[in-house]
Amino acid sequence: MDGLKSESNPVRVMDHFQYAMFCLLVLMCFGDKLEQKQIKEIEDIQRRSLLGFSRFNILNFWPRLTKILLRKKWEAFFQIYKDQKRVLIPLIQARKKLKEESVSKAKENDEHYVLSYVDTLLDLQLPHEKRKLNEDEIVALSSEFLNAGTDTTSTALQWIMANLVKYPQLQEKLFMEIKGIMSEGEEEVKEEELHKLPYLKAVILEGLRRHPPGHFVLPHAVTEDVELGGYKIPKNGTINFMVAEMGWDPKVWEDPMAFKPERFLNGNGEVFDITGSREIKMMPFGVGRRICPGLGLAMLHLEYFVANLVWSFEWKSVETYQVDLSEKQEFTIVMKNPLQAMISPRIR
Ligand code: HEM
Repeated sequence: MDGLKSESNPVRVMDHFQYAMFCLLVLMCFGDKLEQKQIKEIEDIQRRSLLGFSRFNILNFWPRLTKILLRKKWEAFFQIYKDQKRVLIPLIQARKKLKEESVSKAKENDEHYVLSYVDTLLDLQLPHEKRKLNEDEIVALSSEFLNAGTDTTSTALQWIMANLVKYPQLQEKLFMEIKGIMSEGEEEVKEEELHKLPYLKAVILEGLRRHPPGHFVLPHAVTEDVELGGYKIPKNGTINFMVAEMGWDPKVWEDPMAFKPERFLNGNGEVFDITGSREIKMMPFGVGRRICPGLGLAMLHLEYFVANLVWSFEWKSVETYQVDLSEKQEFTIVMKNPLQAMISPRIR
């Protein structure tokens, strides 16, 4: 958090959020605290693959034809894939070696071995094909893990912190809630304490309702001909869902464009069901069979980061910059004018 101290200058926080989230996911993925240079190298190749998401989409159609007509595009695509393997395979192999050594050592010494995502992929046995994942598949899944979890969570974090800067009374209310559960001199809000903070949870949910990082889910296809709202949708037709509009529907949400975390505090202690298994009022993570598999992790990261950022620092708006909630489409829906804030350590 050191990089965030602003003393007297405003800080543009998004790059810090993104980097922190990326380092955390790299650690979870490969189980190793890597050097900054190595993290930057992975970040660079991951960014290139993410930017290729829409650029190379056309290669999904008529590959035989595009291999001739779009030869350069195919070359650029394979180059990124090659670079990705060059960077990620040594990390996967290093983990494989360490895992074998540590597991035998742990057995001897009865030590506790902490699993990384790659460890679980190395262990995985495909039940139907009766085989393990190959190296290319582990590269693809690790890459998906890093890409799917970084921009989404850091974008959500930026929107939430922007609202806490714009509305200092909400920040104060959250700070007081955290203060109520912290002991004298305690510096970190621990993961185990987060469940005692209902207002924190409400702030996160309101952030995801008002500013869902994705305004659509991934494309889905219908499995049979259906009729919906008077429209015929043929089998295999691609469909999507208006995620943002659902969360802003005035028939469901009172004063939907206002940022009011209180709407999630219903007084009966019941936790809002974000998976939509009972009813769907909003779906920032999608719902059903294809719901985001990182939902639990994302909620934990958001709660942990927001709690600690507010507990450790006071966030104030900058005189020359008004928090502007206009949106811009990138990989996710980001702030058009990224958040800047005066950030000072809270003196305890
Ligand atoms: C605030 C943070 C996040 C949001 C808002 C979010 C949202 C979503 C959404 C809307 C989908 C598409 C669901 C659908 O198609 O129905 C999705 C898919 C996915 N998410 Fe997340 N996500 C977040 C964080 C994460 C994290 C932390 C990870 C893992 C590290 C992750 C991994 C994935 C993966 C692998 C998929 C693809 C699942 C599939 O193809 O069926 N996400 N996410």
